[in-house]
Amino acid sequence: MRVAITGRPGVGKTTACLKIYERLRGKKDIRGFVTREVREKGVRVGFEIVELTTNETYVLARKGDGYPRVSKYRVFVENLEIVASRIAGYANADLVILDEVGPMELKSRSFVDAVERLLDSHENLLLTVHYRSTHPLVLRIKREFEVVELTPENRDRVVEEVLERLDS
Ligand SMILES: Nc1ncnc2c1ncn2[C@@H]1O[C@H](COP(=O)(O)OP(=O)(O)OP(=O)(O)O)[C@@H](O)[C@H]1O
Repeated sequence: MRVAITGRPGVGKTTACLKIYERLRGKKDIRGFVTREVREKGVRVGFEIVELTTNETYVLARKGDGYPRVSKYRVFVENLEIVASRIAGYANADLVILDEVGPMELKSRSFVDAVERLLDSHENLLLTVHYRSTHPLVLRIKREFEVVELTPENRDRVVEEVLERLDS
């Protein structure tokens, strides 16, 4: 199964990945990570990456100065190097969930290389990809994967369909 979930910001991609993970953990060996917002006093100040099985958390981006940048955020490529080395260790998992392959993550060559190697070697992958990205890796994923656009109307059904596909 190779599914790429896309959809507008905030539609529920991360939530869908977490629901799938929660339903399968303990039954299958699921590896991967999700990306979530960091808020302070209700205001978004950045993003962090959380590894599913370990809960290890890495700062992906923070508002403020520095390079590389994506809009008003500084991206911590050094943390993406660590995430890339984690991805390299997912080879034997039953399912790998990567949320997300997006513009911030794609600033890291190591991250891109790690995802490419995963695509070359692993059959059961659930990825989320940025809506409008034209990065070659995202274009490859959109070409090779079944792409599902998540909406408020289909987001609960998509979770069930992915779970059914993994059982069969
Ligand atoms: N199925 C759902 N039912 C109810 N609320 C939901 C559902 N899915 C997501 N939400 C809510 O919508 C908000 C955004 O969800 P989420 O972070 O999963 O979206 P996202 O598509 O991953 O966002 P981003 O584009 O920032 O990655 C959250 O507050 C979440 O609780």
